[in-house]
Amino acid sequence: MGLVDQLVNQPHYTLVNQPRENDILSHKELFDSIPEEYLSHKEKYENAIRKTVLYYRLMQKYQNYKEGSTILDETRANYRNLVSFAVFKDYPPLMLHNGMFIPAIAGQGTPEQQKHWLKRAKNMEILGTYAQTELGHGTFIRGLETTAEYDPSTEEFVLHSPTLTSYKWWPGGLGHTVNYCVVMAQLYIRGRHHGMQPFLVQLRDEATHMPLPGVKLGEIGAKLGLSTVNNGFLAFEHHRIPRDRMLMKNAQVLKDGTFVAGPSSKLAYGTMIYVRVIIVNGMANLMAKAATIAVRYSAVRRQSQIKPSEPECQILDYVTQQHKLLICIATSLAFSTCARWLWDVYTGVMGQMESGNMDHLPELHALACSLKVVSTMDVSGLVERCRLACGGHGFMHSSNLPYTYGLATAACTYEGENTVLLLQTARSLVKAWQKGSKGKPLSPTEAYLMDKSPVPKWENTLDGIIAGFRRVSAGKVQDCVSKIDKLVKMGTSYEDAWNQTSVRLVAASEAHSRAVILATFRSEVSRAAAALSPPLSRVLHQLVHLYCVYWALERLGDLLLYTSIAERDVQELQQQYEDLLQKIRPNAVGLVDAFDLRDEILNSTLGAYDGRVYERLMEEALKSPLNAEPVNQSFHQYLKPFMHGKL
Ligand SMILES: CCCCCCCC(=O)SCCNC(=O)CCNC(=O)[C@H](O)C(C)(C)COP(=O)(O)OP(=O)(O)OC[C@H]1O[C@@H](n2cnc3c(N)ncnc32)[C@H](O)[C@@H]1OP(=O)(O)O
Ligand SMILES: Cc1cc2nc3c(=O)[nH]c(=O)nc-3n(C[C@H](O)[C@H](O)[C@H](O)COP(=O)(O)OP(=O)(O)OC[C@H]3O[C@@H](n4cnc5c(N)ncnc54)[C@H](O)[C@@H]3O)c2cc1C
Repeated sequence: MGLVDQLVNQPHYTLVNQPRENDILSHKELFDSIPEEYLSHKEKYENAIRKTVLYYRLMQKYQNYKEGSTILDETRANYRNLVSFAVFKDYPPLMLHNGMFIPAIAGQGTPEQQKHWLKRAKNMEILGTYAQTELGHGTFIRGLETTAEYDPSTEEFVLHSPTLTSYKWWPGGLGHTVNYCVVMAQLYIRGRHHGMQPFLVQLRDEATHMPLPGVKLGEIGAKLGLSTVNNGFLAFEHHRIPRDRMLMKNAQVLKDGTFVAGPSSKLAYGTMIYVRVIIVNGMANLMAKAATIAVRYSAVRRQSQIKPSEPECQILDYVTQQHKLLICIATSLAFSTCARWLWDVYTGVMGQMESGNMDHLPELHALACSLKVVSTMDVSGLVERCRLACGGHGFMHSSNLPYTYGLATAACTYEGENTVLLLQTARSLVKAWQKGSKGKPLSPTEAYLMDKSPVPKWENTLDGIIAGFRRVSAGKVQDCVSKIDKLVKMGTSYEDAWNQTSVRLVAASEAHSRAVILATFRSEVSRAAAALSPPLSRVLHQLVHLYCVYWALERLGDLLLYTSIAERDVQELQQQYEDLLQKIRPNAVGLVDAFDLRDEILNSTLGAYDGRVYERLMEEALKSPLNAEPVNQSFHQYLKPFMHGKL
């Protein structure tokens, strides 16, 4: 089920731009009379809080929506995600409350802890975030310095930030918004280290919101984007919490200080897998938003002539513009399709783990890492491309493309920096190669690595392209293994050999991700298309075809190295691609309309359904406070004296 289906199935979601009376987006007080660009840093935050309260109150009313009430019902999460675009150009200060705080309790808490804390969190009686990253460490979790020392005499944990670099740094909402958080800290009992564990910690007095004694809080300052997320810092000064505040679904600490290990120390990292899975769908939404804005604008904007004798044409008629933008439509569908598929893999593995079967966790971790990386990398690049494709007006905040870029590019870093996560997937691929070489069975998504059949004749078909990407990935993984083996035989340590091969490992990991995405996009659309009308099925297949040919042309070097593709094939692929652009062009606007994003959600002068771009640009310009008066006071204060030689 793709993004379009999900949206159309929304109980309160209407078809394109026919706002119904009395639905959440009809509440105009949710929106800003003064564009937030003209507010101060502090006003922006205060305004975001105002809107947050309204937004959640209305979400509860319209969808009897208990925050995180059905965490696994990502359709609702999808609706929340989209509607929040309408209210907040940047993410809201409570993004982490439902994005990580609630999932962390659900994934790491015992049934009793879930019963108590999830109820309070879902009802917004308490507000939380997820505090793992520190000033000195983000990637290397085992290097995090915040400690939790168990005191059996009082049955308490003593949380402490021993150094400046141990201050928690970045968690969303931590600065001034939340009063609780899940803190990841190194557990010590009688001097013995028991790894990273999750602790549910109250930070602020529930009545006064004052930081509790031994808790230092603040916000980390202005950022490239997400200006209303209130990312903050947190330090503990020997802060005591009761034993039952360690989330003990996986590992436990008994009253006497006995440590009971969980089935895997990595289960404490489970929230990160969940968020990486969610991020893929979030990227599909951001891509749909940017593509809708840029394609609609490209249908309205007329500039220059294709033939001197003809009037100025729609810029969407330039094939270069189609090359820039049609892949964006296909990319959004590819990632919403893969997100749905990955979500099913995730919920399947979670179900198996509930019954103690951990076998598929490594594959899920590798998949979540690779799809999070490729979706954030591609979408941030393509959102920037949408901005550039809109010329100067794309550079306006009122286009909503700069904000959308900020939201996308942030995801390349948070929830695991992209290079680091690709190396995680590479770790899984190298292990799979070594396992497969010993004749052991591989996981479904990695089994193709052991295809030892001769390289077949290249075919310019979807099957041929997908098979080609698998050959590239398997070839790259094999090259990495050979290089590492060669270095180790020459006396290099495995770790140094790994590091010296890491550029290739990252490339192999990306190639694997592309192979998985192409195959999944194609198979999921084929499955769904069977139930669709022939015209819609044809258009969706054109988008899958465009997506596969686009990436084959983007990765020609790899295909030339690892497959039998020849010059003639490449020429033909290029022609196929240009033919597809021509076929899809007439449906371009209809396709972005089918994303079904109402004007309030697009929040864009360029992307509104009515196409009144110039009027909207002017309306927004006149909202600038500078336009309230014809002569600004600085003329009299500075310019005039300066120009008359008096300054
Ligand atoms: C809506 C929400 C918006 C989100 C806002 C942003 C929120 C955040 O950013 S929260 C903070 C996110 N931070 C991160 O993601 C940190 C990224 N770093 C990591 O995940 C780890 O440090 C990592 C994986 C890079 C390395 O960790 P490390 O302990 O050194 O593991 P490593 O030695 O590489 O691997 C050990 C084993 O653990 C496994 N493993 C590592 N992470 C995981 C995981 N999450 N789940 C399962 N297994 C894992 C590895 O696959 C490996 O298995 P094996 O030994 O069988 O190969
Ligand atoms: C907008 C935003 C919101 C965030 N929200 C939260 C939150 O709510 N809660 C939370 O806990 N954290 C949050 N984070 C923190 C985020 O998870 C970290 O920034 C991220 O994990 C990267 O860690 P770092 O910033 O310390 O970079 P580092 O780990 O210092 O990495 C810096 C660079 O070093 C290189 N590098 C590091 N390690 C390796 C390696 N092993 N191999 C190769 N290269 C490497 C990479 O190029 C990397 O970009 C947020 C970050 C951002 C930007």
